[in-house]
Amino acid sequence: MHDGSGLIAVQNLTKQFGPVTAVQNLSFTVSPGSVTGFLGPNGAGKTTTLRMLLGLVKPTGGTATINGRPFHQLGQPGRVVGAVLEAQGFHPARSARNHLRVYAAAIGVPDAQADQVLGLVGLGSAADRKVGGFSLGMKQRLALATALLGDPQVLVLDEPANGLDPEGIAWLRTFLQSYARMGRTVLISSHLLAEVEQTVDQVVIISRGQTMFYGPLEQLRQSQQRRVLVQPSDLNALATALRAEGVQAIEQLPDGRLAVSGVDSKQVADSALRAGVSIYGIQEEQVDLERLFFQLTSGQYAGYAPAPAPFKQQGGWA
Ligand SMILES: Nc1ncnc2c1ncn2[C@@H]1O[C@H](COP(=O)(O)OP(=O)(O)OP(=O)(O)O)[C@@H](O)[C@H]1O
Repeated sequence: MHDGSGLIAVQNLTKQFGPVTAVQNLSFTVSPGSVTGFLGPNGAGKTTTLRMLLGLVKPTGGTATINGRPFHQLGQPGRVVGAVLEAQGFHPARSARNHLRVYAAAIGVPDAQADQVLGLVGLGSAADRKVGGFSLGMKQRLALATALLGDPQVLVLDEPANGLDPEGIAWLRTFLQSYARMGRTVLISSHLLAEVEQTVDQVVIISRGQTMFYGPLEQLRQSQQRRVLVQPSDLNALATALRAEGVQAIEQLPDGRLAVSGVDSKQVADSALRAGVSIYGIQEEQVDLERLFFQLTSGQYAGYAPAPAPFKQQGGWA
């Protein structure tokens, strides 16, 4: 059933478990055609949010909808949304094919679809093997196959890379990206940005049940102020020259270099030249998304990248 918008909309979603606020006023949307990463550290509220989206937990407040409807109002949910949550119950004595056939019957799709999805996830040759003997990675693939049975428009996966080896992760990345390119909606959760960085186009980053960043990954990268790391012959002279030119965000690194924010390496090199300072090494720092993610989710910062630490005058620095 692909007649809906494929849009996931979470609005002011809140879940209270007794004294614990698992999710607090969370809002974001996930559009079809791209892979969105739902990110946050352990305990941030990701699984609870996904469970509310999938109708498994009742929100204390707010709404979570797919195609504009809460899960329980979707006509044939198995054909609209396929989901893999962390805990998977597989009957160990059942073969992969039979496991899928049971689910196929439950959502009203033909048995042949079981072999179709086994092929899609690379388990075609293991179709008759008992699931009890599957590796964690194989179980992840089987869980994904189960989610794909109804050829759903929306795919929701909780920590799908868990247990996959590097080859499996690369395969999953390609699979999810091509699934999204077919116009489907793909939402995957992870507690590691680095794990999904190459897979996702958009990110929703949450911490303590609240949204910390929501938008294209590229925008997150650009929000990080880049720094120029420079090893001059005379730290004081270069710092003085830069400050005289209005550059204030200068920091001395423990390794003896200067880190200069808000300028490019050419500007720093030109300043050094004018001040008669030699440069022994200069580089523009790569955006460290993992560090940014940590800052966003550690609860200390309430928005984008924090401003760099101000240059501290030391010793005889002017
Ligand atoms: N059924 C429940 N009863 C009580 N507290 C719960 C329940 N489910 C979740 N919580 C609490 O809600 C908070 C959010 O948990 P949740 O599992 O949603 O986080 P998560 O981001 O998925 O974490 P992880 O990455 O570890 O899976 C945690 O403090 C958790 O202990």
